[in-house]
Amino acid sequence: MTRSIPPALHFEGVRKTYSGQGAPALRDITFSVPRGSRTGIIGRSGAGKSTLVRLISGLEQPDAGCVQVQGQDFRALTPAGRRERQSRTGLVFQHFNLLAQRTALGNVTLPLELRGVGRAQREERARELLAQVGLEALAGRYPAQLSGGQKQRVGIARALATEPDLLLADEATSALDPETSAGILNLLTELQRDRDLTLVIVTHQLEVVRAATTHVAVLDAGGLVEFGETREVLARPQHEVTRALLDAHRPAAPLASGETLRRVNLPELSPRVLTVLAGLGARVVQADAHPLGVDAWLAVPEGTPDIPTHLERVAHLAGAHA
Ligand SMILES: Nc1ncnc2c1ncn2[C@@H]1O[C@H](COP(=O)(O)OP(=O)(O)OP(=O)(O)O)[C@@H](O)[C@H]1O
Repeated sequence: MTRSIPPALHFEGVRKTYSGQGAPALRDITFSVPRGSRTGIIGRSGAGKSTLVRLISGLEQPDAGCVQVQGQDFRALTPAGRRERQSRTGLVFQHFNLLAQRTALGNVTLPLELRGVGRAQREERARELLAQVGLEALAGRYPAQLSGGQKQRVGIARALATEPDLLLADEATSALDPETSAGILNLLTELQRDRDLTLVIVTHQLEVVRAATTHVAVLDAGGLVEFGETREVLARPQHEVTRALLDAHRPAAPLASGETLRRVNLPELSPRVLTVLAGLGARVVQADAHPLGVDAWLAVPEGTPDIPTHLERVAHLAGAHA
């Protein structure tokens, strides 16, 4: 008999209303976050993103429906089981939440100290983690002596200390400048791949979703309005809220008749890619490079096929004829 592996997160008919509030913060939320994915949760202010995070981390329970994390419902766990589950969910925060009176090393050893790991062992482990986030030389510095990006790297190392299977980054790059933010997203992506984690990135920034996620859930006014593969959702948004989030970044470019603007994420803008685009009659209107590729706005003639799929096909054919 085969047992299917549960998704990393499963929400089934979830509703949550805070006491004293008329409208629910979340209502009728049903979706699953695939194991090993990098899933973005996006929505405007007040959409319910933080409430979703509180449910995933077990800080709140739903009023109706259920939330399963790695197949487990918090309500069915013993207190010890709950603590174990919580320690396997690594949290990365917007404002880093580092202890000012502890060094970088001391901040990373803290979760291990709380678990009763001996001093030598926890320091060895913390040094390894700091090396993985590129901070081995700064282990003795205090948070006040670190830049925002370095503080967030310490926050990430700390989140990894208890060997989580789920990493929850809540607006982890919102307080950082674009370049530092790209470095942190790159690091999170690498860690997710290397450690086979499930990464959940909560953000109000569409560019974060585009740069770093495989899947995206769009929340609005407490409801889930769209969920799917990032590439698909951004290429063909089904809901007006998603379209509005996309349009907020739309360049004001003059278009020829019969042309439309299309946003695509490309691995690169190499001469080969530009030749393929020219063959389709597509023009690059705006392009922003980031560590994981290039976000481009293209002016394309009506009826142009899905461009990333077309590029893959052309590359495949070129390979077949090489
Ligand atoms: N502790 C609370 N008590 C009462 N109402 C709350 C509480 N936390 C959130 N809310 C309400 O629940 C709704 C969803 O809030 P939530 O913080 O989850 O949204 P969000 O998408 O994270 O917003 P933001 O991007 O501004 O952080 C809002 O209407 C908010 O006012």
